[in-house]
Amino acid sequence: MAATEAKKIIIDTDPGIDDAMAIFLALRSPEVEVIGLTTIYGNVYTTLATRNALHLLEVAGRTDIPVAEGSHVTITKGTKLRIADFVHGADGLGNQNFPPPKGKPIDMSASAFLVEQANRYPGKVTVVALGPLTNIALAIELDPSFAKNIGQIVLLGGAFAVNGNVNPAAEANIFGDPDAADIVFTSGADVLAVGINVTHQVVLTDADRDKLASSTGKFAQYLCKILGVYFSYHHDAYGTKGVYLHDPTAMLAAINPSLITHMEGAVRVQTTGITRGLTILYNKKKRFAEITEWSDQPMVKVAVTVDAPAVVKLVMERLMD
Ligand SMILES: O=c1[nH]cnc2c1ncn2[C@@H]1O[C@H](CO)[C@@H](O)[C@H]1O
Repeated sequence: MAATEAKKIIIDTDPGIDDAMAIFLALRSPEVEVIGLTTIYGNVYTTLATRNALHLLEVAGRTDIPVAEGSHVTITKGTKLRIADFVHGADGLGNQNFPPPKGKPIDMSASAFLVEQANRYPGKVTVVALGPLTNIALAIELDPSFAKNIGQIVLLGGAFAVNGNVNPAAEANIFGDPDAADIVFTSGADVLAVGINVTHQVVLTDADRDKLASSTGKFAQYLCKILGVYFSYHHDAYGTKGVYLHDPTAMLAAINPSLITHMEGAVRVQTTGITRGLTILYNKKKRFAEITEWSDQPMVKVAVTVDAPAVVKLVMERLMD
């Protein structure tokens, strides 16, 4: 038994191949207790995200964990969503067409569930947000004390001082709902953003995948079935001999913060124009002559370096076990 109490986490997710890895990783990590999954659009539409979340919990034998379905539209009620099926396959899980899950989501929205859990365990729950931030922003709107009651929000999102992956300005999760992201960054909650400036340093190589495939572990076997589409996409789009471990890196940063270093500052998100989804950190080192949109905003943490070999090692060990 772990010496200290396991950290309670809720995974807000749009599964997604790297989401599947991150969810399994969390379930295999004694440092955390997964108390729920909430679903969101991004890699797939929300309805399919819910189906995939239920399916992944069935694969893991963890149907005791509740799934709460999240928003089908952006915080501004936008319905023109950008869905990354070209990264994950039409089913979000590598075009494997798994049978539908037996389970059902709970009779509560994702944002209501987030608020309920934050109130039940004030300061004790970490949300690991792996998709666009609509549900988290809705929770902040639903309950003005959510930002204070939630322990931490660790989010996979942003491209800090590097190009995005949707276009040169924007990373996919922030681009998915920039207005929601700006609400989260300026909410006053304890936020740690793990952006692609960090996750692009963490690569699972073709050789690592072969090693995973040779494992008899249930999770490794399952992941090797679905990883093909994700690898093909990376080979074509980036010319890398491996895939970026976005969601697993954010998950491990939540589990063990010493795997990353971070800066602190105020983050604002561009919500319009050609740089929609751009994330800009102001490090508060210079006092500007004018009041800016960053001036009185709360400090958040932004990951800047990562111990990539340690992250890959943990991913391999825990998924092969
Ligand atoms: O090129 C891409 N376009 C859109 N989404 C992507 C791309 N690469 C990865 N992701 C997905 O978006 C999140 C990271 O930004 C990850 O969840 C990843 O699965």
